Amino acid sequence: MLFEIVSSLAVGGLVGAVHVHQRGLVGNDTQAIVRIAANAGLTAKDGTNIRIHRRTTRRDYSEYAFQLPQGLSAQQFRDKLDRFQDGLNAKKRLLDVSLADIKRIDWRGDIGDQLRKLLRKSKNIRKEVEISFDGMLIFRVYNEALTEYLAFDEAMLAQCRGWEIPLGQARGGFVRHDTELGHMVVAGATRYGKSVFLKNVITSLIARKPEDVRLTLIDLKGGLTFARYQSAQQVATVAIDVAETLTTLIRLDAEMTAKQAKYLAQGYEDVREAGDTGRHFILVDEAAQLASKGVTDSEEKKMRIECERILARIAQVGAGLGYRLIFCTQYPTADTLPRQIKQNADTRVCFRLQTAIASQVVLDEDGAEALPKVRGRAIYLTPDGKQIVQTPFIENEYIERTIAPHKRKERAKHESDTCEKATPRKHTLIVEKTRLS
Ligand SMILES: Nc1ncnc2c1ncn2[C@@H]1O[C@H](COP(=O)(O)OP(=O)(O)OP(=O)(O)O)[C@@H](O)[C@H]1O
Repeated sequence: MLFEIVSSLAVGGLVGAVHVHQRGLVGNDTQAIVRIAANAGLTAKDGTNIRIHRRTTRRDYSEYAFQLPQGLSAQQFRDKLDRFQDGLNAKKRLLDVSLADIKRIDWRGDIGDQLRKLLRKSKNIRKEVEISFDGMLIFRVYNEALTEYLAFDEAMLAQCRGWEIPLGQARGGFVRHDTELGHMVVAGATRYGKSVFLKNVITSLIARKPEDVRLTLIDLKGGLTFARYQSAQQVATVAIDVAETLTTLIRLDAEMTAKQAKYLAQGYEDVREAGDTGRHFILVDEAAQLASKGVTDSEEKKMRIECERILARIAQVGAGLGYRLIFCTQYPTADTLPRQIKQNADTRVCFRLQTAIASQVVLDEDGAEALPKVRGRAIYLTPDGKQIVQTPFIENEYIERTIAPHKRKERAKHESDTCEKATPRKHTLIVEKTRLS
């Protein structure tokens, strides 16, 4: 009896709290944001704090637009993102129970148990914060965090059409990437998920388009990431150093030139008009290993300059001929991400980066430095807009299973003529020959 009375009082209190919450008197993060900013020293010299201009509530998030006091920058707020995120998730603020939750209570059942479950659910909520600037300082506070782990599976592949591949989970749902959009730049600080993402891409392409896809894998991080794909029929070449990369690129350059001449002679504008179903993906990981700037050894420098020239050419004319460059780096600067490649790559997948400057290089805006420290979390940018996604994690066993039916037979006996391990050569001569032709 006593317990029922206590329970009823507690429920009454909870309903009251929810009622107040719904009216926006508590659960509104405005004051908390202002307070956290002041505690973090984000006030103007004359003591002026940020001032709320508008608050908008959507199903998944609330957005707060503040006036920025003179002398402060949005970047100063982004630098303190962790403090805002932790402050808004402080436990005393997390009584986040909706009216729908209250309506679901079975008043004739075990009320105490149901209350405990509700409070546990409420405690597990972790709000995620994004800070941006559009003339106003914008805080977007999501009601729930995006998943921190997404397993790669068959169902994702089944949702893709044509040349689409699974990209990840955004707040608005599952995201597929259409590789027909052209080239892609992938960037991210070390250990945030670039190599895993590239494995997602390769495995998806082999699984979905085994007859039509060809892959050139340039793995300058020691050759281990792509090693397991070496025996797949779809893999034309795996190059693991600058010399091998140059050999491979010279061959691709010649192939591209021949294709261009063929389309020209036949009057075709591009690969689609030519009815060519094949696509050739060139994945470069890590692009900084090909940058020529700062290299003192003259032979090595020449090779790198030639690699840069051919990659820029693939970026400029390759898309229309069916070549898709996926250019990956952990150190995005003007030297490692050449202008011609960036300008011709409409898609960017950007994991967390160290600095706002690096984010600017990749995305032309800040933001990647403020992504949560979650592996696989990335900004996906296309001409259609920008989304934050959790990219899937692919297990090596899954990769093995997928490529098993596509393994080249008797690979041990001879190098196949479709897949070559690029043979290092004396490249000075090759470079000069190429220039003369
Ligand atoms: N999408 C993901 N979901 C969950 N965990 C991930 C994801 N991607 C990567 N990880 C975890 O992070 C680790 C590092 O990932 P990965 O090797 O892809 O990083 P990287 O960005 O290529 O690093 P580096 O530049 O140093 O080579 C993985 O071994 C895995 O444990």
